[in-house]
Amino acid sequence: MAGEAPELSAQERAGRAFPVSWDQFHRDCRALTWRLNEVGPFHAVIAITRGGLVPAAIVARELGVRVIDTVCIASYDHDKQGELQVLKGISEQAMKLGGGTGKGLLIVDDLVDTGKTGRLVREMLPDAHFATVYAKPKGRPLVDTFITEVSQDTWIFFPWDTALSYHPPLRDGAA
Ligand SMILES: O=P(O)(O)OC[C@H]1O[C@H](OP(=O)(O)OP(=O)(O)O)[C@H](O)[C@@H]1O
Ligand SMILES: Nc1nc2[nH]cnc2c(=O)[nH]1
Ligand SMILES: [Mg+2]
Repeated sequence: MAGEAPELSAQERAGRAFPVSWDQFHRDCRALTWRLNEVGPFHAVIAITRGGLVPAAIVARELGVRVIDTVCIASYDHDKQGELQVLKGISEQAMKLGGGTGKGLLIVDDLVDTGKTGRLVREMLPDAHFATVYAKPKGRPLVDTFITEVSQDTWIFFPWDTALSYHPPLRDGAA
């Protein structure tokens, strides 16, 4: 409708940008693994797709875990969060490894923001260990182990979502 302010996306509301390079992400995943190594061993890693796939691969490699399962959840359409949809649940085999409650399983995601995604997976596996690379304050209480906290008004840009591009000089008005 005319005169109505357009709805801001989560990214626009965030205001601050936190771009992460592949190098930085790899280092942060390794740092996460150092912490997880003291908590394990784990029977399997459960990646929350899609963002959890990359850290799950790195963490599983470092921990020597070869059983990796996915729980496929869609919520953000680029940067607007809608209803959570479980597109694929945890496999029966992984459930069995976790004794039905997730004991000895490691859930991995790239980040927690509002915590909605993490909460849903925790409900599926209440006794699993939940690790993320980054955490925002609202989601932080849900996570057992994470590496870097960023403010709630920060939007994290991952290397798989971004590309190098020209940036105009500051004197020409670049932010
Ligand atoms: O704590 P929340 O507010 O629920 O947000 C965190 C979730 O949002 C992102 O996933 P997204 O839904 O964008 O899907 P993707 O992993 O496929 O990119 C991120 O990878 C987390 O899974
Ligand atoms: N890429 C990205 N996805 C998100 N989903 C929820 N919060 C974020 C964020 O800060 N960055
Ligand atoms: Mg995700």
